[in-house]
Amino acid sequence: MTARRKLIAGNWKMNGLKADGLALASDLAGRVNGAGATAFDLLICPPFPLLFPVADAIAGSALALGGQDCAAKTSGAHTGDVAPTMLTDAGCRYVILGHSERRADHGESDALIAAKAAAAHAQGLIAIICVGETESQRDAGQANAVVSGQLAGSIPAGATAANTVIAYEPVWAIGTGKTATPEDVRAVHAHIRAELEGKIADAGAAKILYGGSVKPSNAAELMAVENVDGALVGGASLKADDFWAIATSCR
Ligand SMILES: O=C[C@H](O)COP(=O)(O)O
Repeated sequence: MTARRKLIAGNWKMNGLKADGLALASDLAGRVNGAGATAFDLLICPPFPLLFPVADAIAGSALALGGQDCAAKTSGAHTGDVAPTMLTDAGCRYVILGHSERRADHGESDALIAAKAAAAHAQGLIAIICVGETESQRDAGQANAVVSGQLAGSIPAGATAANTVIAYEPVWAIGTGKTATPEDVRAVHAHIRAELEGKIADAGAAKILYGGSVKPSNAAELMAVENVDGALVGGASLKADDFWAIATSCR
C-alpha cells in the first residue's frame, strides 16, 4: 500500500471573531512546534477576515493555513469573491472547494468547483475537493454513483496527487453527531481510490480525507481505515484540545 502522510484539516466555517481565532491558532501552533516529528500535517482554515492575522500568529510554525473557498477568476468585478492570489498572499497553501455547504447554500455546481480548483492550482494552492451523498441518496443506494459524478465533474484537468486532496463528507454526517461506520467509510474510500485513476496523476499517492462528526472518541478508529488519509474536521476543530486529540490519534 502506498504510504500517505495524514492530513488533519480544521474547517472553522463561519465561527469565531479575531480574538478567538488568534487564541486557537496560537495554541495549535505552540503544540505543533513542541511536538517534534508527527505522523500528520495540521491545517486550519479560518474565515477570510482572519487569514492575515492568523498567518502572523502562526508564522514560523509547521501549522498550515487554508481558505474555505476561492473564486474561479483572478481579479475584477466580482463583488464578495476572494481570488486564489489573495489566499496565497495571506499565506495559504490550501483551499477547501465544493464543500456541501457551498454546494447547498450557494448552488455551486461540479463545473464551477472544477473551475475554482483549476484557478487554485494555477496559483500553487492545494485544492481540497469535497464530495459526498445526502441521506436520501444513501438510502436509495446511490452513494457511490453520486460520489463518482461529483469526482468526474469537480476534478479539473491537470490535477495531481500533489495539488489535489479529496474529502469524502457524507452530508448526513456533517454536524449531526452521526458518523459513518468504519465499514461505510472503507467502502466509499475504496471506491474513490479506484475512481481517481485517470482523473488525478499519481492517483495512488492522492490523499482522501474523511469528514463528518469526527471527534476524539472516534478519530483513531476512522483514521485506521484503509484509504483514509486524514480528516476534514468542523465542530471539533474549534477546540484546541479536541482538534489536537484527533490529530495525535493518527499512527
Ligand atoms: O468541513 C468539515 C465538515 O463539514 C465536518 O463538520 P463536522 O465535523 O462539524 O461534522
